[in-house]
Amino acid sequence: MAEPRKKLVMVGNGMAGVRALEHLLKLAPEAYEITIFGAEPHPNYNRIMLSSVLVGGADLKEIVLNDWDWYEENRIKLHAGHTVTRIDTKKRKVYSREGAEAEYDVLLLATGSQPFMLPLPGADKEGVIAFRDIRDCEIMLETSQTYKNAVVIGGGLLGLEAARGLLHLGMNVSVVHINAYLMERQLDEAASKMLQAELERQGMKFLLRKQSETIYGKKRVKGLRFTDGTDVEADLIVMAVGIRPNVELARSAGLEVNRGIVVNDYLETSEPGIYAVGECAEHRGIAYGLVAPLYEQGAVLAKRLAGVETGGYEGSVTSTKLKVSGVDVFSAGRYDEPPGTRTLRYQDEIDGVYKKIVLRDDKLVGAVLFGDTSDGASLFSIMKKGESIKGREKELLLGFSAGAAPASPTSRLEAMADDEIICGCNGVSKATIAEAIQSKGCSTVGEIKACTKASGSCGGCKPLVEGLLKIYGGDAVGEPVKEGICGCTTLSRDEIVAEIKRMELKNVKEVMNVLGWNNPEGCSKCRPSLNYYLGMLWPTEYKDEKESRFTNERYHANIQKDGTYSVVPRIYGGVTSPSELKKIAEVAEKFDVPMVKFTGGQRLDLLGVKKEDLPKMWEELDMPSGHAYGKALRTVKTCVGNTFCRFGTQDSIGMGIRLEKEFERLNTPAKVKLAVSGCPRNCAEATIKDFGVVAIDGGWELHVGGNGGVHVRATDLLCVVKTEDEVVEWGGAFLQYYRENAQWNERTSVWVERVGLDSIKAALEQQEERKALYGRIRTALDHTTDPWKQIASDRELRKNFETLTPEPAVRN
Ligand SMILES: Cc1cc2nc3c(=O)[nH]c(=O)nc-3n(C[C@H](O)[C@H](O)[C@H](O)COP(=O)(O)OP(=O)(O)OC[C@H]3O[C@@H](n4cnc5c(N)ncnc54)[C@H](O)[C@@H]3O)c2cc1C
Ligand SMILES: NC(=O)c1ccc[n+]([C@@H]2O[C@H](COP(=O)([O-])OP(=O)(O)OC[C@H]3O[C@@H](n4cnc5c(N)ncnc54)[C@H](O)[C@@H]3O)[C@@H](O)[C@H]2O)c1
Ligand code: SF4
Ligand code: FES
Repeated sequence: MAEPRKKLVMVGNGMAGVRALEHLLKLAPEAYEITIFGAEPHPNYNRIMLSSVLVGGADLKEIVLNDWDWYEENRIKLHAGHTVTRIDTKKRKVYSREGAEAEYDVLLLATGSQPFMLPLPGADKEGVIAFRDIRDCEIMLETSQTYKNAVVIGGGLLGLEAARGLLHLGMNVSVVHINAYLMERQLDEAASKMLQAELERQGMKFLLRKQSETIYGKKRVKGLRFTDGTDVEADLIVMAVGIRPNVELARSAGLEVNRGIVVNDYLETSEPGIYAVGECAEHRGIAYGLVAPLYEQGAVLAKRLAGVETGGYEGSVTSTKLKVSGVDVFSAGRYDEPPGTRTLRYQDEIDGVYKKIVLRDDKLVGAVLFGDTSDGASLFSIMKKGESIKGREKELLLGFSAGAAPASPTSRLEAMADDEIICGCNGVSKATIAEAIQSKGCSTVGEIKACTKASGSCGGCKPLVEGLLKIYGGDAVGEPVKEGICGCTTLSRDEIVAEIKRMELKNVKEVMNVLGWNNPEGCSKCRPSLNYYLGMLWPTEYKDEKESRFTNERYHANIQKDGTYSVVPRIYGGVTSPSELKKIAEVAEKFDVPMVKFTGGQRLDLLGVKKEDLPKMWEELDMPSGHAYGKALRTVKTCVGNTFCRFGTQDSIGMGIRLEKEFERLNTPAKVKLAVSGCPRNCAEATIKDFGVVAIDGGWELHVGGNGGVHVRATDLLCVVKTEDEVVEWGGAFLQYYRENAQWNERTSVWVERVGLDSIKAALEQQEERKALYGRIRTALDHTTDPWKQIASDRELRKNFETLTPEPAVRN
């Protein structure tokens, strides 16, 4: 006769507990008679997706993980809407507030956490909520229909996701944060500031270093007052200041409780027969607040309950990704720099990319990525394996080996080891997904999700899963997934440009609507690229969309690591005069500029300028912008040439100044640097520039596609010409051909390699084509203005420079 099934009661019907039961049902489907008590009146749903519901990415109905039928099919008795208030450990019984009771042989506590509500006077007013469950989400959706001002307290993951949702719902959103910078538990100051700048661009306001004191209003909240006497109006306050494990039930039953319910490596509590899993459990001193470790716990617990051998749960290394569209942020392990560690950083303010890896004894112990998080999964995998990365540090930091071009997302995926984790939430490896596609016939992301769970939680790994589908799908799985310019579209750069031309699309929003963007807001990759393509295609009529540009280009100055800016006036050919130098010195003194420095491109950089001082300084300098901040013509470096140098064969200074005056203010796919040398000794280093000119006897050599940055590349010789006019015409035609054919953010060095020098030569060698290209670059140039002059003389534009939010503190 079969053994009678043991009674298993679970308290809490949330993500961690139900996942553990799913494992158990696979391992030992007949072992237990299961009863679940869940305080919420819903079946198990994906709490993580509440953030997506707010931004319209999912419907509340769509986030259910296990519907009512699942409970029936698995013969689970569910008491939905029942809160268990008492455990009798002697009688082995639990009792709910609503009057139900159940006996158990095994009791599983999976009660999760509750949001911490600041005990402020007025916190009980209508309109003060947390962001934890479906009800909170519904209140936000309803409130946004009638009220305008939302305040989110807490600038952590949850607060920012709530704030982004409320912004999407049309509310004015202010985030109140106690710290000087956002997400201080996951990010360092540099990444945090870049995050803040991007969120401000999206419309969020920040009140940093603010201590909340009182919530005021009559029945409903009207505002929030701070200890410094200031206040902010609010029709809705969302508290997102952390969570506390739900331990009261366990405590009252006499279980050992610390911050969470204390468990051993087998998830056993201090009371025999009672287990705890999920956010309510504390293992080796840690109560986790992310699903990945909770699912790992669940897998171990299921084995234990099924009588399958397990080595136990040993704790988890965690990683996080902020789920805010258009903002890529990844953090794993040590983001701070504790003693005994070594840190490597890469920061590109122009493209809004920041990468940091933290090493201890040649092992990766932490990573922070902003702007480009495509290497997050690989870094996390390496970190978890604990392998030595000696000699590979630079490659891991930059995402590609030195000297090589950055790999495409597909080749990165191909290069990943089979055991690398693709879906961090569910611990699904590349090999498991490959097997699902190749052996189990999965041909869509949905089928892979059903088969492996990958992409079923936060959804952050979906692009990787799509990529694997493309790699392993081959012909067997219908249409391969196309790689678009970013996650918002499957269209390539060429397809987009062709469609803009064909349909005469004239603004960023229109392009996204007409071409069916899957994210209506776009992201930090597609918005600036569309802005560039539109400006390139319609030079006479397109109005540049400032909001689609990065901070540096919006403020026409480079933001520095401490939040100040740098000012680089244009000094044609690097040639200045005593009176110009005096003027620069006077302005530097007047505005207390902490540092004046020569740049590598022969210009003067005024560093440490406050944002609000920028327009006044530009006005007083009365010099054109050096465009040192943008995807534009930067500098034309020159040597002294035959004017002073005894080796010089030509006037390199005159040639350089002419080129700079000809092409200044030009928007290009990526930054463009020029140089002119007066003889083949090449003192101006023209052969590592985008367009380099080297004088030879009786003429000029024109070189293209050089780069002296991360990937050093010497130029290719384009041609030799005789006159200065020809230099200008060929230079203009080359730059316009590059403008019209390169991808946004693609340097000439990468573009020349991609399309091949021969194709560029073939186009430019036809005189008619060359002259037409030069004509088009002139048209584009005729419609440019100097941004500094424009802002200095326009009161409305100047307003953008008044600081609204306090700048974060400068770290020593
Ligand atoms: C908006 C939001 C976004 C998030 N995004 C992410 C993310 O991107 N990535 C990530 O890893 N994590 C994210 N999290 C965290 C993640 O959702 C939690 O870590 C996870 O849900 C915890 O699972 P759990 O089962 O331990 O607790 P829960 O999912 O909270 O489930 C516990 C359940 O137990 C019930 N309960 C409590 N006490 C009792 C009782 N006495 N009787 C009966 N029922 C009871 C509760 O009502 C609740 O339904 C997010 C959380 C939120 C709120
Ligand atoms: N994308 C994700 O992975 C994701 C998204 C949402 C939530 N979650 C998880 O949900 C849980 C809750 O998230 P959370 O952001 O509330 O927790 P958190 O503890 O990570 O962050 C809370 C933030 O509130 C700030 N804070 C504390 N007291 C404050 C005060 N009085 N005024 C203003 N700010 C104050 C803290 O400085 C901190 O940055 C966490 O476990 C988190 O990991 C994860
Ligand atoms: S490149 Fe030739 S001309 Fe120019 S400074 Fe050097 S040696 Fe003189
Ligand atoms: S990483 Fe969150 S669902 Fe895959």
